[in-house]
Amino acid sequence: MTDYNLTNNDKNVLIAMDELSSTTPEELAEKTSMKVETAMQSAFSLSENGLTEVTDVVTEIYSLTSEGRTYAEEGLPERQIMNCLSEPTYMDELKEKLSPKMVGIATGWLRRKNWANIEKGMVVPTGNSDIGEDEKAIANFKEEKHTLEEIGTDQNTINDLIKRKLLSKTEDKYRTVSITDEGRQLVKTGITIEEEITQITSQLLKSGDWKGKKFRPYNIQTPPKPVYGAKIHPYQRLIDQMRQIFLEMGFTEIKGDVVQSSFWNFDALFQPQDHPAREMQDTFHLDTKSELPEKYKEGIRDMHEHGGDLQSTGWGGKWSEDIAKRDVLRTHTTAVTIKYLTDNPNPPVKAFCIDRAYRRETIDPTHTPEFEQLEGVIMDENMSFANLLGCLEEFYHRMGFEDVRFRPGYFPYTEPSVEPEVYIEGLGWVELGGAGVFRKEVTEPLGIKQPVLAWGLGVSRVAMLKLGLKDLRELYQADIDWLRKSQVCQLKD
Ligand SMILES: N[C@@H](Cc1ccccc1)C(=O)O
Repeated sequence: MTDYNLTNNDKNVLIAMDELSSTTPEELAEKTSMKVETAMQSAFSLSENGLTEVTDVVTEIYSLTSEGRTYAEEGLPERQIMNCLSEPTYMDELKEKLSPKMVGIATGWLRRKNWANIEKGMVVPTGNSDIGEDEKAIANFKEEKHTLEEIGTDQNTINDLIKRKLLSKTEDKYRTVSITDEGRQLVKTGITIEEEITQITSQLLKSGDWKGKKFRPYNIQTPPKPVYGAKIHPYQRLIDQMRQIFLEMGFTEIKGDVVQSSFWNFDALFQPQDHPAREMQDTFHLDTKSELPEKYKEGIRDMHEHGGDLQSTGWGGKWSEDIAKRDVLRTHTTAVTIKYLTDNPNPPVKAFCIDRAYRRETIDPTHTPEFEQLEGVIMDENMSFANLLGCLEEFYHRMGFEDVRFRPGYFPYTEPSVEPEVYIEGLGWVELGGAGVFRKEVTEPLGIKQPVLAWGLGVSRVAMLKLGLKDLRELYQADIDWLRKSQVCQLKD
């Protein structure tokens, strides 16, 4: 007979499996009075000897969405329409009977299913409206959740219902252990559980009782409990990495106020006072106001109204001091760099600011009202557009993005303007922010004489790409499991 070299635990598990035949880890643990991990460890080592089998089962489970539930009771919109459509009927009439929304949804499906046509604002039934697989499927939903077999329909119908957002899919994962014929055979031939010493005590040594006994071998296969060291949040780690790159490239880090006057956030950047970005729906406006800098306010006003002394027309109209005074939560960190340049007009200046900005965004997987930007400026004699592209390309290379390109962009304060993009396998070109050379309309009234290269890059986008996230909100959630398992560093292969 093969010598399996089984431990007592293994033997106990095998004997239990002989009775259970096939079971879950929890049931096995209960039966053997072991911990789930210990029982499973034996189950795995038995399976290596062909005595048991451990299988992971994944089942797809479907449930009705709330919309789906409503239709399961009341019928699909196209069915509800068909029920009050004995003859051609005006769409408006139907909208009165059912809701306009319902009619809107239904008409597309009526045509698709060839139940009715729309002719001159009328819904004309074709005479054919047999109950479809999709209707049967949702009507079959008695309980909350069902597998494909339980619903009793085909995968295509299910997929269509998911696309219609009437069903949602989740996966149910579980593990089973079963005994093999070989395992049963072994139990039949008899398994003896020998007493074995698991721990040497002083008692055993003194009494000499250990003599002739079997010692449990030290098992180096036992999986240890994972130990998670304390570490810096992955997002913070990436921010630090970006900061480090700019420091290494010779930049100075600067900080600025979160609350800025519209003057520094918009006007100083030659953003017209009727620019849509300044509207209530895009910007967080505060009740407070700030004094305008005496030294620059007239210059900025002249620039906005008629282009100052430049060969520029400005934006025309009247520039309002009152609008410029209104405080906002900074909508970009460009407010910080422009102020810094104004206070430090002597070249060379190489500064960056990596910090939070605020915009009224509806929260979704790629937008949050608070987000980080990586802002930077270079001011020096003879700085050119090519230097700007070179600098940004260098930054992205150092972040590990190999392919970088620039698409033309538009910002009121830069000319030329570009939007840097990096290439991501599987995603294509991903846009990462804006950059450009500050216009004379910006630099002139602030007393800045040299060309200024400027950029404002998205930080969270980079983090999503680097951390492989599909939803930006994950960056701000304390998902302890994700944090624990996040890698501190990656080894290159
Ligand atoms: N401020 C711009 C980015 C930008 C900064 C500097 C120059 C050009 C563009 C934004 O938030 O999108």
